[in-house]
Amino acid sequence: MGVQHHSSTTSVSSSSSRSFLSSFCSAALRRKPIELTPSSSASSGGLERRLGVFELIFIGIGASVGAGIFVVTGTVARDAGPGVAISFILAGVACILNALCYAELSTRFPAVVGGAYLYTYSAFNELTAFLVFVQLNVDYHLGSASIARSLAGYCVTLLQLFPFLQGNYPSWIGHGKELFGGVVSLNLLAPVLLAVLTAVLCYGVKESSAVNSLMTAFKVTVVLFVILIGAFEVDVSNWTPFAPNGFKAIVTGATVVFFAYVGFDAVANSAEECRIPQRDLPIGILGSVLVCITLYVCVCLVITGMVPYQILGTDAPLAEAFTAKGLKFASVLISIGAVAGLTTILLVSLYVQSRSYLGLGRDGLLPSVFAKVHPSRHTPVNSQIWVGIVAAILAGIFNVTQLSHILTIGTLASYSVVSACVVTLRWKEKGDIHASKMCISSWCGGVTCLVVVAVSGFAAGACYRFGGPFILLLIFFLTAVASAAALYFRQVYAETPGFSCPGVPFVPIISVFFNIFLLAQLHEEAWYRFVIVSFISVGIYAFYGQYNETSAITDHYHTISTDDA
Ligand SMILES: NC(=[NH2+])NCCC[C@H](N)C(=O)O
Repeated sequence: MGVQHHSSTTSVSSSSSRSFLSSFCSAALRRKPIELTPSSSASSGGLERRLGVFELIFIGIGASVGAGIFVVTGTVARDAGPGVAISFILAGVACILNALCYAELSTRFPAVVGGAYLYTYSAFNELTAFLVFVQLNVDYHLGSASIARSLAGYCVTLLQLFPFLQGNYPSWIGHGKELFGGVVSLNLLAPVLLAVLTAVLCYGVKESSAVNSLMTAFKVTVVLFVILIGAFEVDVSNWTPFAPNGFKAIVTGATVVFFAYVGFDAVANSAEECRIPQRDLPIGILGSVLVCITLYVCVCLVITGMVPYQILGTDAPLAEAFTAKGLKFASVLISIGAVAGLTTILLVSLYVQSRSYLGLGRDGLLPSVFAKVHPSRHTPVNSQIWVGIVAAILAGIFNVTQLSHILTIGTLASYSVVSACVVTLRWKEKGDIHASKMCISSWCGGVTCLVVVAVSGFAAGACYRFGGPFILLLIFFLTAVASAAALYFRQVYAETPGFSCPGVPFVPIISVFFNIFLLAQLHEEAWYRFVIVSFISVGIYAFYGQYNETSAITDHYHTISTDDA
């Protein structure tokens, strides 16, 4: 793809800009071949396969159970009433659709790290994959920093419960100190916590997973405790009226509590560290979502049954409900559970990020330093330290907790793309079997259908947000279903090896629809951030990624090693 040389300067510049554009386009549209058999192993410079099905379920739960259930429940319950349980069921169903798509893709790509980025690279193209990576990781970078700050705040508050620790240090080390008129907000404890977790993650995946499992077990115990002890305090009269503000408040609640389920996708990033990926990854993904749905719905019923929903607090609703019942000890326990919750979410977030950096480093879309795996610890040390440093700088200097409204957009966008991947990867198989001409027309028709689904999802979301008529919502939904039907009659859908998402193309398409519906509910600043980050990433790709993608690294996926577990 070299630049052609001409005698006149104008023609040089016009032809080089044309060749820049054509090289950009052909690079952006490259795809990665699918590799089905687990080929990477510790001895071939890959990660170590040490995780079993329980560790995977714990990673999923570890990444999910946190602020969503410990805090957001209260905010939503004040509006939706006891019907908040229905909100959690609705959001849980939407999440299951996503999880089914993730589960199928995780068994299709059991060999290496990459998750959403890898699926997109194979199903769509290089540029889309790069965009998915950046959007998702902006969420993760800001999210980790923000969780680290909340955690630091909680720790300081908890430490002050011990009399001998009071006053021995300034509380701003965990709560933040505003400087330069609030531009800077200094926090010392957050970077320290990040450094400790980064060290654990660099030390080894088995050790990190043990820490995660232990703390996840603790937070799940706290949640079970809330359910069991709380169940004795339930007064069923508190459940009436069940939906004081009608179904609309319940649906709005569902768009908010979807956040509580975000995290199951972390399991997909363990593909290269899992002993029997094709079997265990789908179990890990679906299992963790099902556990979360059960826990969340029970917590909602118990909490709204314990006290009238109007008096539930918005900061620490679970703890406050127990305090209101005179069970003060329970509220301390719940606060410790929340700390454990935040810690595991942080641990898994840092873990997931390092694995996706590793994937891009290997592919050359990012500098190869990110691809280094420690020879004896078998962890991606450089990527791990990098994500730790980025989070520590953000958490140490800025009050990132104020940015929560611009997060989740990257996660929801990547969930949408991943669901769409299931559709394209299935129809590609028919294209591969038949003539390539058929494949191209089929591809264009299919992409058109997906675009129609995305647009109708957004239109429905906007209509809901701005109070449009229900009939319009229904029309948009039916348009999406009609697109799915068009795809269904146009393509043949082959079953996949391992876990197959049922009801293709309907399930993935409805999943795309709901995700984009949710995207339309996000704060407008989240949209600005989405557009700006997309432009910057296209720029980075145009000047770095497209030239450095290395096919040699792609060969890594084809290395057949004999010593796999
Ligand atoms: N990738 C993310 N955006 N992670 C955030 C996870 C939030 C988690 N579900 C909670 O309720 O606190």
